[in-house]
Amino acid sequence: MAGAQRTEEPVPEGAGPKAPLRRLWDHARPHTGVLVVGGLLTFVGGLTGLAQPLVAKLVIDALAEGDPLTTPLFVLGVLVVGGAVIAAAGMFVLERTAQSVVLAARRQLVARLLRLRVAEVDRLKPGDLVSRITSDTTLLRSVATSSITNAVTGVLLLAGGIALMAVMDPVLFGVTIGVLAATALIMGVVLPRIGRATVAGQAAVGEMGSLLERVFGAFRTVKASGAERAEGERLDAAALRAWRKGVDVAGWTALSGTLAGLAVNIAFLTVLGVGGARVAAGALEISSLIAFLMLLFYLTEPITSLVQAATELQGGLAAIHRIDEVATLQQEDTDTDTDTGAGAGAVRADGGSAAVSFTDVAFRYAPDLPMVHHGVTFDAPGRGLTALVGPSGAGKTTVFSLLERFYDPTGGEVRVGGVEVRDWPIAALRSAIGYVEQDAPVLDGTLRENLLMAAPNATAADIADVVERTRLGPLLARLPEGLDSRIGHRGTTISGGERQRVAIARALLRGPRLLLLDEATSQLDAANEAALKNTVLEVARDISVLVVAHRLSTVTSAERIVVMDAGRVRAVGTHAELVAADELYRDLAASQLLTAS
Ligand SMILES: Nc1ncnc2c1ncn2[C@@H]1O[C@H](COP(=O)(O)OP(=O)(O)OP(=O)(O)O)[C@@H](O)[C@H]1O
Repeated sequence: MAGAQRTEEPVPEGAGPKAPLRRLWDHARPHTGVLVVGGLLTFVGGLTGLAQPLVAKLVIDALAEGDPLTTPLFVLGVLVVGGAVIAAAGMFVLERTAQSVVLAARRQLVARLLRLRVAEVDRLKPGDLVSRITSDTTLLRSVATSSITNAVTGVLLLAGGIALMAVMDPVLFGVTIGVLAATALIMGVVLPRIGRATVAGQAAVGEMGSLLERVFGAFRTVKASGAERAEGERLDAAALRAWRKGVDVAGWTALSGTLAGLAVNIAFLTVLGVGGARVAAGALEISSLIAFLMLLFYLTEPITSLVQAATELQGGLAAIHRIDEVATLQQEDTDTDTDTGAGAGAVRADGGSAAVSFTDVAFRYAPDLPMVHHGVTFDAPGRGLTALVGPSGAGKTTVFSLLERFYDPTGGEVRVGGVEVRDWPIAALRSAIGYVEQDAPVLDGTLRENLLMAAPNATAADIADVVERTRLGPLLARLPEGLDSRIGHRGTTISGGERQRVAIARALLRGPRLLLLDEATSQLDAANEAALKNTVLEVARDISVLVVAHRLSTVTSAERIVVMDAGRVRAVGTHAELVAADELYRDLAASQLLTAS
């Protein structure tokens, strides 16, 4: 079906708790070519180090035999300098790729988060989602690249070194392997602890994000309620949790690093003891013991990078866990071309306006919550003003959420322009509708940015037209830089009435065929109220306007009033008809609807 809503983005193959390593690899895979180059450079850099003890043995042998030193010394010099240059190039290539992995992960997360269903965002904490994009992705930085190549080159070099040792002297080899195996066993216990502490630490950072979002989302209320101390304590507790987990990670990481160093030292001393005895007994040449010790000394680096890779891997696995959780959230397909699809065509055939019809609609916000709509049925034709009224909690705003497909009904049908909303491509449906929320959100940025949000291609003439229709002229004249004045986080520098008119102007600029207006419950001054009413009435001449009405002046000018109560439509009529026939409406008109001042 053209407009079918994708209720769940398929989780990438292999995702889920069972395959975190594969998911980690998914992030690195697009960079395989560069990774191989970086890895090869690192590996070759490492090999030159591995060759150094062998050449050193040649130097010692040449010294002992009185042979010329020029060639072995030259080879040693090339190995030292060349190896350093190659290793540095490898490090840069890998670090650059690491940054690319983070960028790709962030882009993927941003795209997913913006396509989340409203229902998911209602359920989640935005601050935590933000920390997944900003903080968790950085953990992928090294793990997806340098850790992988460190692990691979570490394993290869270790295997090469161990093979050389086995050839040089089986007894010393046995001693070394014994010490390394004991260390590997201990690491098996330490590493999972690093992983668990990292997950908990990242969760605490996410919680801090949520708490910050909570505080700054209602900063004035926090101040006015004198809640700074209480909110500060919550934040402090989360910060402390993140610190504790960070300290845990630091402790375990220090232990694993020390263990690795200690293992090499113990192996070194044991080999020195056992090897020295064997040299004294004439079972081993002194140059072989020196070469063996150099080899062991050299293996410190691959062993340390292996341990470091394993430690970073724990961080990466923790990040993947939190990043992948976003992939399992429900997404919607808002990218569909708005000019195609059955819905768009059907509405055009209907003359460009969009009639609304609800037939026996049943709805609840979640399976464990009570029903909000119990069979809502009403029609609003393609033109004119329809007012929805009813006591608080009757389900009026929910009607708008179903029209915008923020949620899907559990029963019945919602039609726009004669087409069931599920059959509309979502982008086309939303471009046909102008929606003004009750609290008329205004975003940080300039007035122009706020207006153009819904219609980026609107011309200066279009803007001038909506400014005129929504009576924003006086505001523009007052603002120092006109349309390019910043209006603050959530529009804090303009008044409530101005915010409402900016929100209506934004919705109108979209050229909607249906306007949904959730009227503010706050009282406006008489001039503002009359201005808004006239704007809405003008718009309703051409298209269908649905208003969740809180003002008597709005309902008296509506052609049709739908009275809702406890999730049902109890009456439909004009103001005069309903005053005569419906008791609840009479009460609402007398007590709850705001009257013009
Ligand atoms: N996102 C949500 N999740 C869960 N329940 C919700 C959600 N939004 C609204 N509700 C509940 O659904 C019911 C209807 O809410 P709705 O906002 O549609 O009422 P309303 O008639 O518009 O009320 P008001 O006039 O006070 O704005 C209420 O009981 C409300 O608590």
